[in-house]
Order: sequence, then C-alpha cells, then structure tokens
Amino acid sequence: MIFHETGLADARLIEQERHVDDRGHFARVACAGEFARAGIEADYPQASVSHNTRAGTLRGMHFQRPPHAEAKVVRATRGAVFDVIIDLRPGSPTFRRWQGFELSAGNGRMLYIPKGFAHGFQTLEDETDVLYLITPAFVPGHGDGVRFDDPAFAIDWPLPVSVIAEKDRIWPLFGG
Ligand SMILES: Cc1cn([C@H]2C[C@H](O)[C@@H](COP(=O)(O)OP(=O)(O)O[C@H]3O[C@H](C)C(=O)[C@H](O)[C@H]3O)O2)c(=O)[nH]c1=O
Repeated sequence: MIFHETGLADARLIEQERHVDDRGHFARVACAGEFARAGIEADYPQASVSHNTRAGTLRGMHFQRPPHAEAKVVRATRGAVFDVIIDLRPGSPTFRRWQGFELSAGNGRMLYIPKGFAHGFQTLEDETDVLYLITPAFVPGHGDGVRFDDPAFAIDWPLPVSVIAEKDRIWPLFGG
C-alpha cells in the first residue's frame, strides 16, 4: 500500500499496490505492520459495510464522542462515493477544514480517518457499498454529528441529495 498525505493533518489517502496478471489483480488492503510503519492506527477490531441503493444517497457527517472516538479506514467495494472528512480537532492546524475524495471499487483508493474527524459520503452510483475498518469497536449511544450542509464548512457535494436519514438533516449547526 502507498500512503499519501492529504490536505488535512494526519488523514491519509491509501493507494493499493495491485499485482496484475491475466486473471485480474491481487492487492493488500489492510496490514497492521504497514499501517504501524505509516504512523496510523494499526489494529481494527470491527469491520462494517454500508450498502446504498441509490446514487446521491448521503450519510453523515458522523463521529463518536470521546472516549469512544473512532479511527476508520474506508473504501468503496462496489460503485463509488464522494467521501468527505472534516477535521474537528480544536488544536489541529487544519481545524474546521474539510476535504473530499472519490473512492471507488475501480480506483481501489482507501481513506484513513483519524479520531476527531467527522466522516460522511455521497454515493455517485446506484448499488454502492462502503467497507469500514473501525477502531475501537462501536459503542452505541455516543454518536454525534454535524450538518452535511452547514455553512461553517460549505461542503461542495457533487449531486443533489436523493436519500438521507432524518437524523442527518437535524444535527446542530457547528458552534465550534
Ligand atoms: C456505525 C455503526 C452502527 N451500528 C448500528 C447502529 C444502528 O442500529 C445501525 C445503523 O447505524 P447508523 O444509522 O448510524 O449508520 P450510518 O448512518 O450509516 O452511520 C455510519 O455512517 C457514517 C458515514 C460513519 O462514518 C459511521 O461509521 C457511521 O456513523 O447499525 C453498528 O452496529 N456498528 C457501527 O459501527
């Protein structure tokens, strides 16, 4: 795997190193040793999948409150997403800044999302699946969020929103 810095401190875009032959390709998509050497969380006790039927579906912007803040590695295993992270760490040089990345089954790109970031995505195709590696394991009742359309961030989503959960429409505006 090849780890690229992003415009947000400590977040990494991870590129697969695909071994291509006549059958197709083989690539490593998680490795505690490579992750540790890259300086990111190395061990992920939980993996989850998000299946999304329609293009334009928006999930986010979510985070878990401390002490259950999560780090994640996410990638699209089917279809494609515009994946967005917001740095919500007050002491960070990139505090309040967001960045979006196109992750798709085709490009195989993965995103490392450190603790203290809000995460969300909008699907770019129907029948899109997102695979999450998460640490620590999910603890119900500690979820929080910021609005996908909060003017404090002015996230430039690529498509009109087709489907969104009511909870994601009513997060409070960011006062931080
Ligand atoms: C996140 C999570 C949820 N759940 C249960 C809790 C609910 O009963 C059900 C659906 O959860 P939720 O509606 O919060 O799923 P999303 O709205 O897609 O939330 C996720 O989407 C955004 C973009 C994220 O980055 C987070 O991983 C997560 O917040 O799965 C679990 O059992 N484990 C988990 O890790």
